[in-house]
Amino acid sequence: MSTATIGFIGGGNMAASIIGGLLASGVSAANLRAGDPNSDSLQRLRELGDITTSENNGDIIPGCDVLVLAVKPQLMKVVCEQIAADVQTGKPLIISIAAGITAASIERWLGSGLAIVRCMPNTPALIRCGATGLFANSAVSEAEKALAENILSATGLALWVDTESDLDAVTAVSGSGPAYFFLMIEAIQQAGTELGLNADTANRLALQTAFGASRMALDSDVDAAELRRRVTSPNGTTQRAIEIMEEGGFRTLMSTALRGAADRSEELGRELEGE
Ligand SMILES: NC(=O)C1=CN([C@@H]2O[C@H](COP(=O)(O)OP(=O)(O)OC[C@H]3O[C@@H](n4cnc5c(N)ncnc54)[C@H](O)[C@@H]3O)[C@@H](O)[C@H]2O)C=CC1
Ligand SMILES: O=C(O)[C@@H]1CCC=N1
Repeated sequence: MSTATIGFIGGGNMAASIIGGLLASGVSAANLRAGDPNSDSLQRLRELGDITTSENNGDIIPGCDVLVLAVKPQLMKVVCEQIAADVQTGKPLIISIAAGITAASIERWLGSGLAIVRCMPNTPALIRCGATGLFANSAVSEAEKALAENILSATGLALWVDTESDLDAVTAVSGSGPAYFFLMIEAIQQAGTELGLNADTANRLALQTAFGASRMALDSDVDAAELRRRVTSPNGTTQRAIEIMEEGGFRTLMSTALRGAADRSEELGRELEGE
């Protein structure tokens, strides 16, 4: 368990998910801090645990071993430039969770010589079921890599990727991924009610089925395709449904959608680097 002092710049949805996961893993609230001008965001974080918060980023940076940059990509430049002097004084390990923003841009805005880990987590971090891809710039030491991995793995799976551009694919697969599964749950719930189930029954069946399928696939020795085949009786109900999904272009749609997400991640980096 990490005993590093970890500060968050930006205390919105994703920071709350990581902080919630860290607290649930046993990290002490005394080691967690957050800066955010929005008092509602900070209040929400304090409801997770008795962490130190400030509406002024500069208050929380001194003494931090790690600084997690958790503001929207469009705000990264201005926020980095605001905190650059404090960061250069303390030289904490920088962990950025911003979609698309490259380590080179962050280094340009914060000043050179900083150890920067870029990562792409996801919101199930809150319940320690997150999935994170990580990439380190060349200034990150082995000890700092271990520290970053230790922090993110407290919130779930944490995997290093080979190249920085792999983070665009990670964003498409797992960063945005929870939304795809939530959409699928919504669609199944709606279809269940159209078939005559009451909304509560449709909701509970859809949620438990999503949970059961995921848990079973995680625990299984065989892949998802084989598990699907085991549900699919010849000429039965599942076969009919799967054929309709395949004929409707389900796989192409997913492939195109994830390509769109990855392209948008790359585009965000390019759009915002020159600002
Ligand atoms: N929401 C998600 O599922 C994921 C988000 N991300 C990344 O996490 C970052 C944050 O996203 P969310 O948490 O969803 O956004 P959010 O809008 O929920 O949170 C951003 C927070 O930044 C605060 N903020 C605004 N100006 C600030 C400033 N000058 N200093 C400090 N804080 C400031 C806002 O008040 C807000 O609380 C983004 O860069 C996004 O790409 C990464 C993975 C997943
Ligand atoms: O939608 C977004 O841009 C962020 C990054 C991954 C999930 N949410």
